[in-house]
Amino acid sequence: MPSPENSAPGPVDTTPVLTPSAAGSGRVDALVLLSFGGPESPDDVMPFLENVTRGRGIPRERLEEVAEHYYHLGGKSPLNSLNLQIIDNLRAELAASGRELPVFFANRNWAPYVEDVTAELAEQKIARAAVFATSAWGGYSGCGQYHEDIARARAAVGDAAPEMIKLGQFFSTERFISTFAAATRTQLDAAIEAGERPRLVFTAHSIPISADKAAGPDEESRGLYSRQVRSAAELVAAEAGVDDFDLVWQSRSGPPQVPWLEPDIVDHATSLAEAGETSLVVCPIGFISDHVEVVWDLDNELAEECESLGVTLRRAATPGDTTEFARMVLDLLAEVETGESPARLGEVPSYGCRANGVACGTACCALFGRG
Ligand SMILES: CC1=C(CCC(=O)O)c2cc3nc(cc4[nH]c(cc5[nH]c(cc1n2)c(C)c5CCC(=O)O)c(CCC(=O)O)c4C)C(CCC(=O)O)=C3C
Ligand SMILES: [Fe+2]
Repeated sequence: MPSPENSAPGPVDTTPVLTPSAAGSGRVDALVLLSFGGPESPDDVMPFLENVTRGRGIPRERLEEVAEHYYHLGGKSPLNSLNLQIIDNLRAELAASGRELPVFFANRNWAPYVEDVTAELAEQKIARAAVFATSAWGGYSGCGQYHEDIARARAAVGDAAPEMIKLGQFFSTERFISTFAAATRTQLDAAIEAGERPRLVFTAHSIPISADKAAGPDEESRGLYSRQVRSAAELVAAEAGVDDFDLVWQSRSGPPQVPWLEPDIVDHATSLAEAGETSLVVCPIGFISDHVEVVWDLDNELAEECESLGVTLRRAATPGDTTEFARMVLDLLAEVETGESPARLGEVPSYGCRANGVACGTACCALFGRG
């Protein structure tokens, strides 16, 4: 069987592993959820995609193809409402703990733009804001680019800009892992109840191999993104009670001659079917909520392919809209405010907790993003 990665999980180490320069740096006056942004209507789709891909060398055909995915979903990305749901949950958890902390919504590629929200923070005389970026991972797309967003927004606002501290990467927090593990177990149980023998497959967003090689703040930490994804998959599998699984990638873009992380999930499903598998449980470990990569690339494209292959597909729920997820965000906030870190599992470190958009390492974000 073609099996890109079948390692059994090693012993779980619960020592907190973080090197945040901003940990324990005191109370903040606001929390900002900073995300990717998505179109709200069909007219937004092309301007949004132009924002996303400015200067990135994404072929026109790929853009048109991605635009079609958004049009199929009514021209509206599910992402903004999903993020607003996370914010609602955060407000509820803050209220329950008696903490009065305003929560703001900001995006890189669509309104409310992070530049405008930062101006709003300044207007409201907020001196220190914590920024929760909605990606669990290190590397340029998941982390470094959010640092760039913060730096750009603060520069646009000038001297009145608040101090802005990005919360740490969270792929290995106990709450993140256990929420995904429970969702995965639910699908495995459904398959077993239906008399199937499910194969567990983890999937995350592909990135260029050159970007993965550049990810990590120093020489020893390179390949950070794929190592973090692999570690999270191992941890979720272990907690779900599975010791044999695959890790694959999805949603690649860029020119075809540029190598990205492989295999692709659709190709992998085909190979599994050829090898006699008839039941797949897919855990979308790379994504916190049901945005386009999940509802289109998995629930639609992959589902169609599986149907034609005669393979039963079950997809685990993403954790974003759960109370546990909101609690995890508040754990990350506590890490900044008091220095007390949430439990983190496995052995691959989290970085990314820094003030004012200063990247953790010089090379981590540079190679892919800037040249
Ligand atoms: C690692 C990773 C995550 C996961 C971590 C995280 O969550 O951040 C992620 C999330 C997302 N990616 C998203 C959308 C897009 N990503 C694109 C392009 C790209 N993604 C990349 C990587 C990632 N992307 C890369 C290396 C590119 C190539 C060009 C570039 O470096 O920019 C493009 C351009 C068209 C295309 O080429 O596909 C779009 C429209 C949305 C919103 C979906 C919605 O609307 O629901 C979300 C949450
Ligand atoms: Fe993306």
